[in-house]
Amino acid sequence: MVDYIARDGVALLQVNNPPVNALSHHVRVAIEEGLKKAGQDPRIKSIVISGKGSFIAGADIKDVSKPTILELCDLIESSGKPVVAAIKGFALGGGHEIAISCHYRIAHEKSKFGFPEVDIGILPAAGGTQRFPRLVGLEAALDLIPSGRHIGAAQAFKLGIVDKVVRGDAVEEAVKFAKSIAGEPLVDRRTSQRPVMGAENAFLAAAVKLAMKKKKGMIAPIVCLSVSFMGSLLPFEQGIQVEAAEAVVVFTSGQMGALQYAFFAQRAAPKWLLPCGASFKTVKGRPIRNAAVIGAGTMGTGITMAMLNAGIPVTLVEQDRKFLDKGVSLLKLLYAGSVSLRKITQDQCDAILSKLNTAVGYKSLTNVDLVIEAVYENMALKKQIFAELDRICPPETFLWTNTSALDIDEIASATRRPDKVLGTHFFVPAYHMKLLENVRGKLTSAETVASAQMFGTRIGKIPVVVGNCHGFVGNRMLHKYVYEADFLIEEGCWPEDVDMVAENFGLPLGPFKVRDLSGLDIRVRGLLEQAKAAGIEINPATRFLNGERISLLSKSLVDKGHCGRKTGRGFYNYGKPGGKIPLNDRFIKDVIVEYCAERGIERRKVAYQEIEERLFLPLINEGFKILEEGIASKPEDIDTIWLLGYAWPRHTGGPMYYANMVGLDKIYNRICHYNELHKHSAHWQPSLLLKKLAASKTPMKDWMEVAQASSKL
Ligand SMILES: CCC/C=C/C(=O)SCCNC(=O)CCNC(=O)[C@H](O)C(C)(C)COP(=O)([O-])OP(=O)([O-])OC[C@H]1O[C@@H](n2cnc3c(N)ncnc32)[C@H](O)[C@@H]1OP(=O)([O-])[O-]
Repeated sequence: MVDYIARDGVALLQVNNPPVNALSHHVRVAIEEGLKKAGQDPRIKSIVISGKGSFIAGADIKDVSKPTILELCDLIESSGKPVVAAIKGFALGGGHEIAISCHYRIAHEKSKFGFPEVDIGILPAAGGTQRFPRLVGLEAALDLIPSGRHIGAAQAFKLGIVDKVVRGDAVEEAVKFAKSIAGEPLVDRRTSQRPVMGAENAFLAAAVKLAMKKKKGMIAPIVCLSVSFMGSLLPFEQGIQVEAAEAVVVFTSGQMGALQYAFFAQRAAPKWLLPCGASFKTVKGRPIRNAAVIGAGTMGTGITMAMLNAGIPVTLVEQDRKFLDKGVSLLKLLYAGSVSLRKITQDQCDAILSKLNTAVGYKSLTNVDLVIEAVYENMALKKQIFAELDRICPPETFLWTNTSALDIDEIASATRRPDKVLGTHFFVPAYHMKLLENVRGKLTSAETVASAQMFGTRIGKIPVVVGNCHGFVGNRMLHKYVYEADFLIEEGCWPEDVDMVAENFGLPLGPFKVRDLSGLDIRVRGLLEQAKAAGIEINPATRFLNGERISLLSKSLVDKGHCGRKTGRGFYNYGKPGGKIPLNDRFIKDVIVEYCAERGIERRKVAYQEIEERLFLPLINEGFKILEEGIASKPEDIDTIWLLGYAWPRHTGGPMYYANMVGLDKIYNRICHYNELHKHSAHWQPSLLLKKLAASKTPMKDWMEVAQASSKL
């Protein structure tokens, strides 16, 4: 676990604990033994700590509750022989704390430093909250500790974290350096003995404000701030006591479990398993050498950028030169923005754009591995495109569709290769959002699924395989939340009441602010299309569609020209078209009151708890139905989709984890309660799986066994 190599008076302790050299209990013990051995050996004059491959990515997350890294850090710092950290790859969390306890740090130019502890609900409680401000000053510490941000070697050097940045082998350089400083005094190299530079109140207020915005609802960042600040006013030993006391607060808050679950869920979600038994372990994907995207609108250009950024040559295709040129201009504008923000250099931008081709019509697509169609949501149009692509593209070309809800099997039926057809549901903006829902149809082959997952990872996404149903996983659950939000308004809430509850729960924006942003007319169009498909003519009095309660409140607003931010008014008043600040509006309230009066709906005061339950319980109930039907193969997939695609508050783990945390019996009983009251909303009919899990008190890790056993009955 830790190799001990003695050479020319230097003891090299090299951590060897793949995949990320996490500080498991065994590693900590081995480092301690190595330090003691080197300390006692008179031939050893100095020590180097490094990691095989990378440095150390932190504590073993499954083992963080035993913080003996603190003792290790003290042992390193108090060593009578100089200790040098040789850093390649990542020095994160406990690894970073080990590094700053060493007397010197030599880092490779590509190494990264950070305290990601806050993102898994804990503190750098191995003395990090006390040593780091003493090393870099309070202002930088109050920025880096609560943000969890990684920084590169160059910035680490500027801040004084690193003593030397090297291009070559950091370990060799560190060994050479360690030899050169043998016997030198270490007093001023012990970080804990330094005073904190710039201990000023002003930094604290600004940092708290920023943390509350960026890490909304999370306890650890705020605790980190107060502990680091308090420690800066105290001697180091007392600061350590404050750190230890406050660490208990975060360890027992419940957020630690949720955030660590989210960390592992995100890594488990790309590991797919199909009902036929094929999985990421048994089937290999085909790499994508080049691709085409059909449609140069917002989605098409975004998907094109995601592929170009990963070095995949793309042909962007439109039927009309005018639309194509518009899409390419948008794409170039976005890259120019990245250059001016210094996210990429002009040379990098040129290299990326050199991989972009354009075409009018599909004729040139005779040599592509993959086509992703990204035209607007219209089944007839998509089928027509797929039929044509099927004729033109080689038989082995994958044909994938970017849709957020449409039936993948029906699209595939337009081709002679349904096994190669799959849905790639990207989220807006597609070049930025991490989530990719890969939707398998009835006939999609395991090789296609494997290729789509491999492709997703290559373009920097977290790809999650889901089954085919209306809205797939994310939007299917979202629809229930959106319905209930509307019903709450009909029954007596104002938009701001509902938004406040959703935002207090941890979502960045409530459902009505989101609707104003995306446009009310889009939802109304969807509703009207649904009605048309069901052969129903909507009139002002309509309250049911296919036996289900619906709300036409959005339609009433759209009919009055309230389409959201773009028209300056939606559920809120924005002052002007394109305005950004939502203001409550008497006129909108009058529209709501009139709408209810016309339909004989009696408005009432709706309690906070009811708003919260009616927003989130239907969505959770739908999640259990999704598991029951095999649309998702594990709860981690659903939670990852909601964390990454819908900004679900991470410190509650995701909707499935949250349900488990609250207690499935409680969740089930409340759903039954609302089901009694709202018989005309199928989303309140409790999931059978939820009922079984609640009754059996099955732990979350075993839910799928119950789901699979039930599906076999
Ligand atoms: C009082 C205590 C004070 C100190 C606290 C701490 O240090 S808290 C810790 C502070 N540190 C952090 O929070 C750092 C967390 N880690 C990271 O941010 C990233 O892993 C990375 C940037 C190091 C590498 O990214 P990458 O994309 O190259 O790789 P990847 O992310 O896919 O991971 C590969 C595999 O390693 C696994 N695994 C990873 N880390 C840990 C861990 N600490 N533990 C256990 N396991 C870990 C991961 O699950 C995956 O397993 P799988 O699925 O293959 O079975």
